[in-house]
Amino acid sequence: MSSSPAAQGPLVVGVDTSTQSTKALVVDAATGRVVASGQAPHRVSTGEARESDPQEWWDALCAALHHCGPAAREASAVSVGGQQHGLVALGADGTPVRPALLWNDVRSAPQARDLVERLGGPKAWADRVGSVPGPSFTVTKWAWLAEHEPAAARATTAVRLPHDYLTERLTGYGTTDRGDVSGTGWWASASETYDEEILGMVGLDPTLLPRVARSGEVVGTVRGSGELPFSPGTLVAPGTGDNAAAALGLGLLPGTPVLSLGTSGTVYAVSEHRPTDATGTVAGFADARGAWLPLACILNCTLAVDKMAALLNLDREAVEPGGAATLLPYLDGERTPNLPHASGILHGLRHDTTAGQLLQAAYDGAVHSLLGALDQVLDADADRSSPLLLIGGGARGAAWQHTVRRLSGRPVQVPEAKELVALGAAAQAAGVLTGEDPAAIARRWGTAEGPVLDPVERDEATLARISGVLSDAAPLLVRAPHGE
Ligand SMILES: Nc1ncnc2c1ncn2[C@@H]1O[C@H](COP(=O)(O)OP(=O)(O)O)[C@@H](O)[C@H]1O
Ligand SMILES: O=C(CO)[C@@H](O)[C@H](O)COP(=O)(O)O
Repeated sequence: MSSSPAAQGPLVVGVDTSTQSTKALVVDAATGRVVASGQAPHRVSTGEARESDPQEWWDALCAALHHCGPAAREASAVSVGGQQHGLVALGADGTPVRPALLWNDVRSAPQARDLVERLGGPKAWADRVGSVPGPSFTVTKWAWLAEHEPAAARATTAVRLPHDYLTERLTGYGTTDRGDVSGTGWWASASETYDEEILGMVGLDPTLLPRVARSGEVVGTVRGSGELPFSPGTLVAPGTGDNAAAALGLGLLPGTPVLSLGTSGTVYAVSEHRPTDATGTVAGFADARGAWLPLACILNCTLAVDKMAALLNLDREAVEPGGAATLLPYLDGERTPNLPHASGILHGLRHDTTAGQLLQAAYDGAVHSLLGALDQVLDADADRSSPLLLIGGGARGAAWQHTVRRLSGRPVQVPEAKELVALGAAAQAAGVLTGEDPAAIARRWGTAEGPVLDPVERDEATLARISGVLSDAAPLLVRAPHGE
């Protein structure tokens, strides 16, 4: 029986609490070697709402850490990366007053439109906050809660993001970080402070918000609750949003584009320049260090493709080329393009269309939206021919890889490391031990290394066909289907 080599450095734990599950890695801080890992799922409501019970995130964190075995107990530091934007409203006893409203819950679309108008339009928001808030942003969710469930809003004594909630349960202190707070809509990226005028517009008392920790800060130590397999004194790093954590985990340098295929699909790059896209396509997030993370996000990515595969009774890899079917896979409404009320649309069916071609059309529809935003995400300094880094659960799939190559015409690099959000959190935890920049630690660990797939000729005909259907279907896409 072989035993794994002893760790060369202290052990650290990186956590990824994403939409569908929580994953934990115990990592050797000296080498980046994953010593142990664990994962546990959580539930998301179906139907119109997308909500989760934060207690399930905590239970999943405990379960994932227990799956890691004794290694977790040896860890010297821990950090949590989490799904962005979710509204966690806590009452006086520290428990949620209701389930969390998640990033992909589009019920606050009317509040988003209203807020954009009240502050003076998209440009006013982009200049001040860096983003034009759509229904994913926390500020619109709070406005929705205040309007639809005023008693819950009144009972709220603390407002947190998902990673803040878990970090606070670890330490007992209410903290957030620059990366995740930049997705709330109430943090002014121009001044890097909470925006009291915007908070006033939605009636949210700033004292309910967590302190924004500095990069590299120790925000506390793990409290001894007995539920977690940590030793007393384990340090807690600030944590961050999951995309900012993956940027750390890749050791991303400015200008290198990342395409992430998970529950959400995202495309982003680190930039030295503060983003201010008034079209609303690019969210002007901060990264977890001191730079920026312009990002575009789609709501319908791997789950929409997997749903189409299930409906067609196909394996997700059973795609076929050819045909002229176009599928706009907006099963959850969509964020990019900004069509929160849209549903999926299929066009171009013929007698000879095959099930495999329909499945390919679902992949094409998702990747078309991400690549359409790529040029807007990249700033003037970016190298437009460098490989796209492909990450997230979908990056393991041959059909996803080939679709991205075919529709981008660019080389694609697939890092061998699987859990880049958790690795980024681990690098942040290592950084609080050594004082190093977490991205530099991840580069030393070699987390972005992996095969580079050669470019193939860009399939301009498919891109043009999808753009054509998108524009022709506009009247159908701005409203929910009849009968809903
Ligand atoms: N081998 C694979 N090939 C293609 N897709 C995969 C594969 N493994 C997982 N996936 C997809 O990845 C998704 C989960 O991605 P992940 O990045 O872990 O999600 P999350 O955004 O919740 O962190 C699943 O919905 C599944 O469709
Ligand atoms: O809303 C965004 C980014 O703005 C999403 O990327 C969420 O952060 C959810 O992430 P996953 O669960 O897909 O990792």
